[in-house]
Amino acid sequence: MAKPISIEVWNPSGKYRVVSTKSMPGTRWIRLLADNDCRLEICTETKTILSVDDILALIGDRCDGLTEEWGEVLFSALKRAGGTAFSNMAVGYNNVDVEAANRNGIAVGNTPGVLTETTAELAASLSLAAARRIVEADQFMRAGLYDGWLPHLFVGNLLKGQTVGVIGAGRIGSAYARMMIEGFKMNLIYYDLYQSTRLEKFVTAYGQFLKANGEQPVTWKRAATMEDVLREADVISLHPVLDKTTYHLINPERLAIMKKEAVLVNASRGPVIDEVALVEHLKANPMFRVGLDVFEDEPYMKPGLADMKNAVVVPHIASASKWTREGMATLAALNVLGKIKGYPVWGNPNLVEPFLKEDATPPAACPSIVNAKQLGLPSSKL
Ligand SMILES: NC(=O)c1ccc[n+]([C@@H]2O[C@H](COP(=O)([O-])OP(=O)(O)OC[C@H]3O[C@@H](n4cnc5c(N)ncnc54)[C@H](O)[C@@H]3O)[C@@H](O)[C@H]2O)c1
Ligand SMILES: O=C(O)[C@H](O)CO
Repeated sequence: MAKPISIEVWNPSGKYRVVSTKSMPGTRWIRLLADNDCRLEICTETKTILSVDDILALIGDRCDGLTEEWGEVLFSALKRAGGTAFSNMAVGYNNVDVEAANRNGIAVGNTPGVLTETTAELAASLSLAAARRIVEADQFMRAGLYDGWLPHLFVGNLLKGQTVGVIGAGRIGSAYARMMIEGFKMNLIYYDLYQSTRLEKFVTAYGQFLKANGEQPVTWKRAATMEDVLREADVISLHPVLDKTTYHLINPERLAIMKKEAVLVNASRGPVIDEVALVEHLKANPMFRVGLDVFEDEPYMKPGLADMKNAVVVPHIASASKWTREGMATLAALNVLGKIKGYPVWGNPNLVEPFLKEDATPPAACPSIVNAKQLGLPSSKL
């Protein structure tokens, strides 16, 4: 067992012991827990990733709820310590073995909705940065290499009138699509297991508006296969969940059918792309560009990626706006608090605004519990 690790304690006499494995942004989440009879222990270790032993030490022999890769060992330790609640500070929960949580009767919270626009904005930023070669040009400028305007200097791709391809048109994929369509008047082709009627209606309406103003209307198409998107689109952004169906969804065969000058963006999960194959593709196709927020072996990049000028890479910052991160912390804390208090689960995890109003008391509900059905938790009528 690892030695006890450093913690900061809030409301030491609180009845329920809640542990946060990381310090989270803002103070509202701390207040909400402390004002509701929770003794909150926040891990203040400076290392980014805690080991299983570290987390076991944090759980100790009594813990009511916890906010981090979670599987059988940790969920059974949390259960032995009397805990019933866990929350990810993330919408994606591929790091959590939900079946292990079910076996141990632990509710698993996540933080949807609050990060949709922020994440889509970063995907849009990566699309622009890659299409217009912004990072390469910035490095060139700083290196003192600019000695005057040239017709061929950092020529990239125009987005207007081109086709944006979205794979996974859920909350974030749809928000990204709307930004690219409305912002750059791109046409849409998307692939998802489900039809995105709202997105289709938006593009139709925006197309009619453009037409009425004498402009070329934008269009949409729901692709029958992912390959159709990869063949047709000029910019492709990946927004599916990571599961068995999306692991290495972008592989050598699929890279080969994409346009030679396409832009590929990934702000979903690293393993959705076969990163070794991507590095080979970038080497062979210098006009093909990528914007990556996530990596297959995060925090590491596959060999060669860091040397590729046609890759823009950022360290998993897609949801990193102050408002969003504070909101994620609040939702994570309220998931745990709600379960401890026996509150029902909020009816619509896509509509979480009522939990985010700074000066208002949040609804008496858990904002989003992914295994609510499996655990038979009641649903809120609010
Ligand atoms: N980089 C970041 O910081 C960051 C931030 C937020 C979310 N994410 C990732 O983005 C993902 C999407 O988040 P969301 O809130 O939009 O989720 P969501 O559930 O609203 O959307 C995911 C979409 O993917 C679709 N999908 C599932 N399997 C598919 C497949 N095989 N092919 C095509 N589409 C498929 C689903 O039908 C759904 O519409 C999260 O799971 C998370 O992993 C990353
Ligand atoms: O899934 C998520 O929410 C992210 O990866 C963290 O923003």
